[in-house]
Amino acid sequence: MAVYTQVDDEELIAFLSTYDLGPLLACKGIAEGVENSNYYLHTGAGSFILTLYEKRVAEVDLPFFLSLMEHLAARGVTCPLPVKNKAGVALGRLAGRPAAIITFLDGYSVQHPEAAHCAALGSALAEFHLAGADFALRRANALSVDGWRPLFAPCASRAEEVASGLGALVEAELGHLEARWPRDLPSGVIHADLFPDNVFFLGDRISGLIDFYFACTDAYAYDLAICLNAWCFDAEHRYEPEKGAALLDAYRRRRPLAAEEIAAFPTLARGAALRFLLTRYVDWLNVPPGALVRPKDPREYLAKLRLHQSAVDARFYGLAS
Ligand SMILES: Nc1ncnc2c1ncn2[C@@H]1O[C@H](COP(=O)(O)OP(=O)(O)OP(=O)(O)O)[C@@H](O)[C@H]1O
Ligand SMILES: N[C@@H](CCO)C(=O)O
Repeated sequence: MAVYTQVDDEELIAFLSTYDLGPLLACKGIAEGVENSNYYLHTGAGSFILTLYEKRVAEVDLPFFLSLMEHLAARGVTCPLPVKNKAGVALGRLAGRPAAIITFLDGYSVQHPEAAHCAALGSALAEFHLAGADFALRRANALSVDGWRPLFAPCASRAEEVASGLGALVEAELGHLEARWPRDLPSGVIHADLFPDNVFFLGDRISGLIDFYFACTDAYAYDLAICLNAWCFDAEHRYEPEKGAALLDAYRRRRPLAAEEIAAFPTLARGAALRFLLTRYVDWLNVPPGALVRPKDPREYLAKLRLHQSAVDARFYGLAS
């Protein structure tokens, strides 16, 4: 359960009184997520999500995330909208943290995506990229190749606690990726964390996307690689080519991939695996005392990284220019 910061009733009622949302009727900590503290809020005006932004979200980036939601919603991407308070401001402070209220989206996330879900995701991801193409703000990806070594270094000595040989493997992979990381691919705003828990479905249709707090300006094909890792493996972390093909084909129908994006795809898939291996590894070793959170298993992403290391070129993913 991701609640790092507890909010007491009096503070919450005072915070809510700065909004036109009527009285507080219910507030519950949310059992999913690992990054921020999230509460389900029910007020006289309906259902909302209250988010208190935690460790990985820099306060200076919040206007980027909140404006992005407004930009996307205005272009037909269903996503939460930040709620403005009586002073017309969406960002506040609660319990010592930056905090915002966003609108509640109907839908549920699928735990075991099928190929049809992957295809729906591929279309939605391409639409997200196209809708964000004229978003004026920029935010560098702090968790791209230049951020991985500094992330790993402070806890590198504990790698054997998580998996035998992990330290050496990460070191070698960092060297490999730093030497080959593509820097000039078609870029724009990407979601960068579009895992199944951040995509809502109603029936077999996507009803909305959430959790834009890793969104940044980076290569579109890198976002696609993140999704391939998160959606196209089975519960034993084995790659499922038919799901990969469903995702990639649906994406390419909406936004064709350039030859250089295809050529770079195996490297991007390795980088996408290493990125989540590293953040999960760091979180696994550093659960804050008192936090209600279930850290995610870094070894899942070790298995995915190994798979991509075995890919000779993009044909492994069924990609050809
Ligand atoms: N706008 C929304 N409408 C409905 N439910 C939401 C909304 N935003 C968040 N939730 C619920 O809260 C949960 C956690 O939200 P979110 O994914 O933003 O948290 P997080 O800590 O950033 O998670 P993650 O680990 O995916 O980064 C979601 O899985 C979902 O159940
Ligand atoms: N989606 C991430 C957690 C939130 O950033 C993961 O599964 O590691």
